[in-house]
Amino acid sequence: MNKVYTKVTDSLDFFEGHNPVELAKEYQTPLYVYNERILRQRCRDLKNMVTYPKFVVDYSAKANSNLAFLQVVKSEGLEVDAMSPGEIYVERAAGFAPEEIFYIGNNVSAEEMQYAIDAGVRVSVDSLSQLEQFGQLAPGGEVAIRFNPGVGAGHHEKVITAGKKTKFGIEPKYIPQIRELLEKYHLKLVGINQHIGSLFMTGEAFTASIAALLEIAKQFPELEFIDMGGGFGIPYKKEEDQAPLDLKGLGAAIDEALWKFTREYGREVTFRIEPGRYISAECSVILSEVHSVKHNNDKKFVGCDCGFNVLQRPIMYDSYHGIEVYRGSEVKSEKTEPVTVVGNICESGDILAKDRVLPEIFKGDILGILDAGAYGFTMASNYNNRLRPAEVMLRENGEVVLIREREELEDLLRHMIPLKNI
Ligand SMILES: Cc1ncc(COP(=O)(O)O)c(C=O)c1O
Ligand SMILES: N[C@@H](CCCC[NH3+])C(=O)O
Repeated sequence: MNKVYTKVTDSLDFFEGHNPVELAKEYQTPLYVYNERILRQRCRDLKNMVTYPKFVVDYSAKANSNLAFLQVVKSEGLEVDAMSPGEIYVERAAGFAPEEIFYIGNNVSAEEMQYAIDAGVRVSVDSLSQLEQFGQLAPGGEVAIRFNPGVGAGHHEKVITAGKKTKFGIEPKYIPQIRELLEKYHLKLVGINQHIGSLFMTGEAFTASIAALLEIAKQFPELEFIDMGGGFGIPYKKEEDQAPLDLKGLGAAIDEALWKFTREYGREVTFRIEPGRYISAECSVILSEVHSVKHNNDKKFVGCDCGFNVLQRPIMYDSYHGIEVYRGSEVKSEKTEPVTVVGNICESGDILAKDRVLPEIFKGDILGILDAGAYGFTMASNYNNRLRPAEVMLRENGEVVLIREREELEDLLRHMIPLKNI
């Protein structure tokens, strides 16, 4: 029998009738909990955002590459991008065919590029030297090129991947050199791609970048696909009523551009997008137990077991994640107060929320850290020799299934080789 729990705050109907306090007890904390229904819905939202028929959504697996998660994405008819041989490997294990995988590497070694070529996936290069490397490895082959359209966007300068200050993409002024290399190695340019950065909440930069990319596309009459990139944002500040991205409006604007381009180009190419966050962020909540409540210099600190080894976004980008409080005990309080929620890592920057007004929190409460499905587990680490957490999925059929085991102490020694003579 589910013990009744107090949803001390309630901004999200996420747990599908399951009790987060019971989930935390059964699977222990910290715990990534995924909601399959929301994941499927986000996939469908994007698939249906334009009327243009040859439109493919490549889920960007760097946001979340859990095997079961990818299986759901595959079953929704999406394809995927990949950033490394490791992502290709897991995507193949999740059932994606080679032609459904687009390898968009950056500063890739010859060995890694060979891995992608041997795997039969589409490959994009984003510098002249990488194009030359591809030509040497696969003369006569098919390749795609990532351009820098000159317009970037993102929630933090660290995640803006186009424009003047980035290492990504090739500037269009190098098109003559590109042509020389294509000719030298008898390569066919089958696609061009871009990605302007992660998390935009309005479409201006994205549509401007598409206009720039389409101008580049017109210079290559034999393209099979044009990939417009990802970056679609989600509202992390839901309790402040932050508006979601207007996907319909953005879809309509893109649609118009795609149809216009098709008329001018003279045939339909496949248009792709490669969103990660939009699909994965809102379908996960991290459950974390509060192990300590204390005052330091009149500041109240709530100490939980979700350190930045579990969720790196706050320390890395000062990112905001909503926090809910669930309580299994009888403790009652109507009070709210500003608190600083911290993890258990040995750094003062290990802060999940600074001076956040939350309901009074007690030791033993369970925190729900919202919108954690994108760049959550994929950026988790073993810092301080902490174990990376378990992941469970709330299935649409009501089941709760474990989709990744919590690491064990032995995992920490797995790849270490002790000295023999000491
Ligand atoms: C090349 C590339 N494609 C797609 C993405 C996905 O971005 P987002 O999760 O913001 O949609 C990224 C990450 O910024 C990326 O670097
Ligand atoms: N990791 C970043 C997004 C970067 C996406 C990869 N290019 C974040 O959490 O917001």
